[in-house]
Amino acid sequence: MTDSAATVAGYKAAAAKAAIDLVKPGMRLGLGTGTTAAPFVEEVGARVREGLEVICVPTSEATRAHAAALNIPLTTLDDTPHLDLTVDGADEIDDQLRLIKGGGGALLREKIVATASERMVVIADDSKLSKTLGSHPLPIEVVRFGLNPTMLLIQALAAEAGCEGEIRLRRGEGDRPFVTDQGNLIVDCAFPRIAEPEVLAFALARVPGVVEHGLFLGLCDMAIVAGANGVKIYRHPGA
Ligand SMILES: O=C(CO)[C@H](O)[C@H](O)COP(=O)(O)O
Repeated sequence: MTDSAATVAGYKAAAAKAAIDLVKPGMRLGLGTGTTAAPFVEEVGARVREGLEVICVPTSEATRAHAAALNIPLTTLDDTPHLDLTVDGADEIDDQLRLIKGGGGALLREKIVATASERMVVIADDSKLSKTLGSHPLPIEVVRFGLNPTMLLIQALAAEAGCEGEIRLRRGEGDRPFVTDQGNLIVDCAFPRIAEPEVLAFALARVPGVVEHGLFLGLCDMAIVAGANGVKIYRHPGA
């Protein structure tokens, strides 16, 4: 039986609440994007109201607006290039803490912010756990120029990397394509099984029209995952 939307929202809130304990005074924080990151932003806002001093870099315009409305002090990576901790959601998490991200279309900024952070912690409900990545379509951010040949190259490289599945341009409002904060497009690749994420990531990085992809490999140090049996912590073996 799948959990109701309200139950899943409760799990997301529980994971966000658990993550706030990692936030210490004076930290430089990356704030993630999505429906799990949003309650974490709320938690940070509540602590800031109580006097906690932190400075934050949002991973999207949506998170920037949310954090600004809560009076969370914001900065940019240009002014603050090194962050202590980023807390973000994920679309899928495997047992090596490899991730698929970008369901909300913010993968490029999310990857830049996570890479600038000493630690990246993912918060999620337990439906995001997966043995083999591929339950969620892999978002790939591409430039508009040459979209069709870029998609053909992605399809060919994915097949070489042992993936099977379809790719399609993500639709936004009406029939218009979804446009990222950087003005690019998102191609969703429904690969039911990504046998070797590192091989696919390497292949995708070689496609000229690809700006970034949603495979986050070796970036996540810890996952805080909530479900019917409470909150569980998963740590990367190297963390
Ligand atoms: O990568 C993301 C946005 O680009 C999100 O973190 C991911 O899509 C998970 O979203 P949600 O917490 O709403 O399920």
